Amino acid sequence: MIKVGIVGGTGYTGVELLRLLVQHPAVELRVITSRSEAGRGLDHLFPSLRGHTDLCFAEPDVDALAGCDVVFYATPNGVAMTQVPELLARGVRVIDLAADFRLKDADTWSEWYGMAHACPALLEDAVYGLPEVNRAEIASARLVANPGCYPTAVQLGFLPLLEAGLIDAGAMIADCKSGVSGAGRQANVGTLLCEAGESFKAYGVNGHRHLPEIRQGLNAVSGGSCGLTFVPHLTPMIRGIHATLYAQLADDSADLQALYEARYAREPFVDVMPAGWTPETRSVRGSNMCRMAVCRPMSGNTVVILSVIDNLVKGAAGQAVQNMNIMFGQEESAGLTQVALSP
Ligand SMILES: NC(=O)C1=CN([C@@H]2O[C@H](COP(=O)(O)OP(=O)(O)OC[C@H]3O[C@@H](n4cnc5c(N)ncnc54)[C@H](OP(=O)(O)O)[C@@H]3O)[C@@H](O)[C@H]2O)C=CC1
Ligand SMILES: CC(=O)N[C@@H](CCC(=O)OP(=O)(O)O)C(=O)O
Repeated sequence: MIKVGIVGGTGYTGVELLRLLVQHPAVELRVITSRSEAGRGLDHLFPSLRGHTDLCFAEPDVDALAGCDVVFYATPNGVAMTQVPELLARGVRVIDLAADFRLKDADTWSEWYGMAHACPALLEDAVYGLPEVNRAEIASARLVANPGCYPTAVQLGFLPLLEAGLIDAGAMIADCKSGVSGAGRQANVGTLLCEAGESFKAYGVNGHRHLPEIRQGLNAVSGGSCGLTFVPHLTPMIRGIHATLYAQLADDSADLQALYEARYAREPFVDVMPAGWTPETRSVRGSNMCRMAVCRPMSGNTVVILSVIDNLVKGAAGQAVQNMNIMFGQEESAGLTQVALSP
């Protein structure tokens, strides 16, 4: 059994990890931390876990976490980087759901995250945990930087076009909408029902911290310097990301439907819909699937990709479990076979 620790077990991604891992056939949950709930049973806070675990929340103590094979950090940005070097030195593998190890350049990281990086030397070692791109490196990684939710939906959507060199990589557009759980569970006026309900707005238009992460990933695939306009929006649903992606075709002779189907044919968590279909966020709610469609309106020169994920699953906890499965030689879909909730 894989002995697992979770730092930040009371947040939205933390409880999503718990939901998936209590049903995982090869996992033994060892340590689940919360500073505010230490000593209370997990099922007191989350009755949905009743009957699945007798564990209590514990303080985040590195000695206790060091007894695990793998530790997931489901904490705010800037927390994991203070503990990860010691855990790695003690032979524990780490999957960070936050952004601490996603960017390769420490100065760029500091610029976007507003703090100095505590262990910049580890940025090069960390493997970016997008299995559809980095599966082989993830298998042997000690430290996996789990991608952000928007970056997952956007990169998976653009990937086939960039790999095939079919679009003008200098002028891509990602128009993205997220449910409110993307902002986390901590109190915040902007996510109150009366503030976020019955309304729809863009934010971070002049620059969002996921922009350098997405650009880094797209540049690695295209081998060049990609130009991307990324505009996130907050939409009054709880879970889900809908990314509408636009690019101009540099070569309009390719069969785009066939290209997407071939690229993702062997991917367990990417579903390319038949031509003419459109994905909706509820078709992935609670599941680890990225569902997408490729369109070419009026057979013109603009290609439109629609890519949807559940931000808490393929955008966070599900992808983290997928990475753990790859790292520990498990079936990649172990514990991740849930069908989306409907309605
Ligand atoms: N929500 C989403 O859709 C996504 C989130 N992410 C990233 O995942 C991470 C977690 O997100 P989310 O679950 O939404 O966050 P939440 O705010 O919902 O939860 C944060 C958790 O971290 C714990 N925590 C906070 N500060 C510390 C600290 N200094 N030391 C140890 N534990 C701490 C909290 O518990 P306590 O205070 O009791 O210790 C809580 O359990 C973030 O970095 C986020 O950016 C990534 C992709 C998607
Ligand atoms: C709706 C909402 O607020 N979403 C979050 C993104 C969540 C996420 O993926 O965050 P990390 O990159 O920090 O892991 C945001 O825009 O900041």
